[in-house]
Amino acid sequence: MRYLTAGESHGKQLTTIVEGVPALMPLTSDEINESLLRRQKGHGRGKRMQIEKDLVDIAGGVRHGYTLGSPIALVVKNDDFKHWVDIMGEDPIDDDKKIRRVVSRPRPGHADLNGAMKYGHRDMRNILERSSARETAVRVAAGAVAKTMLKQLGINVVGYVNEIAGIKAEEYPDLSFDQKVTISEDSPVRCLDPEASQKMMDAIDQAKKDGDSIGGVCEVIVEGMPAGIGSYVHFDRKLDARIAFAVQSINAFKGVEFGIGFEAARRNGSEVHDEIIWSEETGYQRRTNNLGGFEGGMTTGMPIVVKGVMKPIPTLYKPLQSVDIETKEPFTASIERSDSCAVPAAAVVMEHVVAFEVAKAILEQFPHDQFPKLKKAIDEYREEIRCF
Ligand SMILES: Cc1cc2nc3c(=O)[nH]c(=O)nc-3n(C[C@H](O)[C@H](O)[C@H](O)COP(=O)(O)O)c2cc1C
Ligand SMILES: C=C(O[C@@H]1CC(C(=O)O)=C[C@@H](OP(=O)(O)O)[C@H]1O)C(=O)O
Repeated sequence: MRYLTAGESHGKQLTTIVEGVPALMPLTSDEINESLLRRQKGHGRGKRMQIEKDLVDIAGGVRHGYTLGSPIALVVKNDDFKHWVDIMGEDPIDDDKKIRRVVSRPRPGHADLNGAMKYGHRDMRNILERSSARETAVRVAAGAVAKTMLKQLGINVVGYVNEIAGIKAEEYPDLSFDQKVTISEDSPVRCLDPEASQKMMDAIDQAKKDGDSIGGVCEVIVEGMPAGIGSYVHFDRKLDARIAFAVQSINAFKGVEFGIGFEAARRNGSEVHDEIIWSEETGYQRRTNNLGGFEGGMTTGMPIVVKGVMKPIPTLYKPLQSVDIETKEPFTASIERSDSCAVPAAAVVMEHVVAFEVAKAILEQFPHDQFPKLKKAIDEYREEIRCF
């Protein structure tokens, strides 16, 4: 299973083609739209999210509520395009108009300057349009297909926020998976700790007032994974490595950790490794889950627990020094419409990119063209594992 995306932030639409989804899997736009709407929510987003109402158009690969086994084409329109037709239209425009609209002031922290140098564009709009996290709308759409598949295989994925601007949520080990889903949905910052939620919102408001931006940490949990998904035999078949790649590839993400993550460097082995236990009913289990559900690039059967850190949004109302690439003069103001914090939205993106990698690994291990056969194969494998 794989996907590609196309489209610019203020262009007509974003498109993704998801290939390799088995035939005969129930899929409707409702599941995808639910994910898209969740991504749009969250305290701290800018004016753009008031313009957009992301809804998917399934343009291929699904008929009468079932996948066909052919590529699934998903389209999300940019409602903002109507305000950008002159700037983003594909027809050539005269030089006079072009010059007045050229973006020549790169924002520190965004892709503007490096992208312009790489592709030889003097107008950095040609960079920012595609480097924009608007693209994550269709990454979420593709991930929603994966999530729908996983759910029908008894595997559930949820993402929430652990930290914003240094304010950390209390850990709630006793919350069930469903409680995590419900509580994070109710929180305007997608956090499980109501007290921390309020403080996070205040910090976002303060950053906005100061013309600044803030980042944070998101966590994704995958429950219901059988042991042994992924492989140790080659570097690019390690599922934890693939998940790390997917998370790191989200705009503004600067690091990934599994389980206790970097804390492992400060503990002895006896305080890190998850002891193995066995019972007739459940088969093998672990006393703890410090390693976040992975050993040797394969799942252990414990929940996958992965965190990703998002840096603060680069576009700032508060001046940061940069250089105009036409005049080479320094300037200290970059006034583009922007989010002040997108960590809650990023948690939804992370949930979906992780879901995609997990679904992809499952399909590699149990290659089936027909979804009911895949489901049967997974059920048989679970039983084999339980009795191992
Ligand atoms: C959901 C989401 C929303 C974002 N919104 C903005 C934004 O409004 N303004 C901005 O400058 N960057 C925003 N970013 C971050 C930039 O897209 C990102 O910093 C940029 O593409 C450069 O890539 P890098 O930070 O991964 O190096 C957002 C990121 C995400 C995940
Ligand atoms: C459009 C989305 O996020 C955008 C990501 C983004 C960036 O630079 O990454 C910049 C902003 O876009 P604009 O300049 O149009 O206000 C965000 O709104 C979205 O998440 O759907």
